[in-house]
Amino acid sequence: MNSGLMYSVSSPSSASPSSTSTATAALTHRNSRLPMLLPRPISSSLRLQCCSAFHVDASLNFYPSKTHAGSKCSLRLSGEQSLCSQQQHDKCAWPLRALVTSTAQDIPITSLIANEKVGVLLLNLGGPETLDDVQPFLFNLFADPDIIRLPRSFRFLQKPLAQFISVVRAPKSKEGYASIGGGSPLRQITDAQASCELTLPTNAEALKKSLWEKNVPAKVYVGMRYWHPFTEEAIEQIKRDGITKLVVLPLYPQFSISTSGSSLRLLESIFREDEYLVNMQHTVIPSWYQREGYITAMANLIEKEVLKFETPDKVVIFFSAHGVPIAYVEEAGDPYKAEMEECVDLIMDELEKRQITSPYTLAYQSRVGPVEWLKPYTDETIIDLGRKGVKSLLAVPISFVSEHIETLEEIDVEYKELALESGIEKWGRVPALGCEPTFISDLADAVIESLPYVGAMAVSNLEARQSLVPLGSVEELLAAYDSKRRELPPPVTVWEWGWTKSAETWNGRAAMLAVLVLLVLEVTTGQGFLHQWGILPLVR
Ligand SMILES: C=CC1=C(C)c2cc3[nH]c(cc4nc(cc5[nH]c(cc1n2)c(C)c5CCC(=O)O)C(CCC(=O)O)=C4C)c(C)c3C=C
Ligand SMILES: [Fe+2]
Repeated sequence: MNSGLMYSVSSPSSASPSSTSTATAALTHRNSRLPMLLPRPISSSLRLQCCSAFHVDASLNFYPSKTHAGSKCSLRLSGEQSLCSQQQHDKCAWPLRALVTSTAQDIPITSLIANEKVGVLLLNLGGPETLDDVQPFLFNLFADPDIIRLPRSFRFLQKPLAQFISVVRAPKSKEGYASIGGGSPLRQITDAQASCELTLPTNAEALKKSLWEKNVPAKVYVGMRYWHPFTEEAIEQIKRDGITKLVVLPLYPQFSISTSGSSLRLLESIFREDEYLVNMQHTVIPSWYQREGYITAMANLIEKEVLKFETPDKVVIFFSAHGVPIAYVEEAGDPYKAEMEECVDLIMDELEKRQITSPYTLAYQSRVGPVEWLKPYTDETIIDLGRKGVKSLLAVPISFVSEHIETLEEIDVEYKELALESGIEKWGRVPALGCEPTFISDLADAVIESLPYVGAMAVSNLEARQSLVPLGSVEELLAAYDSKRRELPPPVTVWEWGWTKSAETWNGRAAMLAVLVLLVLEVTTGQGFLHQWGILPLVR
């Protein structure tokens, strides 16, 4: 952990073994002797992650090469080796990452891909391209059981609930998308990151180009989870193109059940059903926030922006990550928070090497709905920093590599306004990585390094065919995080009047209660809006 200044703001309700809680905003300074308030991500959830990741690593054939964590931790384990000594945990925070168990590394890449058709499948969230797309996009998102985690016995409510929430949320979302030009830029940016063939900015170093430059003539595909081009469409194209070796690369640096996990779960179900895909050699890179190239690229962008301020030492570097409901981390064991904290540490370590000693903090944005999300919240932290006399703030979006509604609207408009109202005078924002050349080149390296470890599902063994990756299982990976899928946690006992986040939370709860009552009425009376829309009865 770097020894710099850090601002930590969170409330006692987020207290947990893995939380960063302190009662109110607290300030420490890089190179000062005051205690650091954000611990290294050695937490109970991380320990769970370590154990499960190790187990899964052995089967998933992920690879640690050329990663920061890989260089810090030179452990190489195989098979059933004992994996979770406390010492190892304390020395290094293990991401979900590769494990090299074979000598495949030594085979030159050119001979590995001779006579092969190599494909790379970039997985991303997707976004509505027009305002008319917003509600159906939201429906797809909320219909995902990895986004709204209903207890198993209530799964039958997933789609009606998704319909209801998407209709209720659409006006607010539409306002946001309208303010950024009428749709999400995500497809265009991801296409640019993927391939030179589409709407690529002429000067962008895109992944496909970078791979070809590195003598790996691969085709790059984009598969979105909730909007076009859907993952299913990308898979169809992959089959049409006769790809024989596929690298699956979620475009989320840190793993979360709600993002990469959801996309991989879907992909696994598609693979399982398809004879061609079952036989196709493939591998998955589940998260890559610790890679040197990514960390360097992030540090480059931050350094450039921080040096634009008159007194860079006084600028608070404000990492803002998309949140997840706290239950994901504390109950389902999502490694997202631990990976995020480690990622921030690695970036700050890199900046410290460059004599950037600005204070920094990490908070979580974009909460939706009636449950408690990861804390500290971005909006509350901004207000608190203003109250503490911070005058310059540099926002760094950290959980996503493209500009999207939450950078262009939430950060650039809402949080900037909030910061200025809170007494912060100078505001800056680090752009998303997009097609930044160091980053794209590092992604290409990640793909190339993964090539020796591709394999096929075991076609002859029906049980082994249950898994996306050879000898292993994404289901298994997710199940390890998901062993205690429970009902959403009880409501927090906070009440505020007016249109506040808390009010939004309570409104959400009231809406959920209302929808449950309506559903019970529908089911018992056989009449109501779901019947009118043809959503019920589920079985005709
Ligand atoms: C790492 C990134 C993301 C995580 C984690 C994540 C979790 C998550 N998101 C929602 C709900 C919504 N997300 C929405 C948009 C959206 N989410 C991400 C990334 C993560 N989500 C991105 C990049 C985007 C924007 C895409 C774009 O169109 O530009 C939306 C829609 C927008 C809105 O109405 O606010 C919702 C809703 C949940 C519930 C969740 C975890 C459970
Ligand atoms: Fe989201």
